[in-house]
Amino acid sequence: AAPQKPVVQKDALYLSLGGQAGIDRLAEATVRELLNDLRINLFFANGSMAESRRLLAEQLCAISGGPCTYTGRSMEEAHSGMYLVDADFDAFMQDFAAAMNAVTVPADAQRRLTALFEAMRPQIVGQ
Ligand code: HEM
Repeated sequence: AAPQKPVVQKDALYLSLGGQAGIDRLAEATVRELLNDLRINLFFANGSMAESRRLLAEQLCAISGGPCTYTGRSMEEAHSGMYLVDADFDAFMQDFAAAMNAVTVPADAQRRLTALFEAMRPQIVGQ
């Protein structure tokens, strides 16, 4: 019989985030940091943060190798018309780092997640 496809692929990162429960806590902490950040929180004034948190958790699960499919819009589409600049993106990444520290994501997982998000910069800045 063919080997079964594991439910969790490249699972190390997903697991070191604490699986779904850990990812939910990380998404919640990230939203909290963003809303407290006077540099960029006006961007979030009109949206539904509950929905954004859900989509962020889904995306974190998917990119960390967890058993989720991201169902949100593409990063280009989700951020289009915001005309975000690098400084906005940098602020977001600082908030994300603070959130990872707040929920004690291990250092190696922090580096890997930071790299995965950093790779999205060109899809988010300047849209
Ligand atoms: C790697 C960095 C980022 C990631 C992974 C990310 C991820 C996401 C996701 C998954 C969504 C929901 C997509 C959807 O609605 O279908 C979203 C929406 C949004 N993002 Fe980002 N984002 C990033 C950077 C930023 C930055 C730098 C800003 C502004 C400073 C920003 C502001 C927003 C806003 C305002 C929304 C819409 C919220 C709403 O209407 O509910 N994002 N983002």
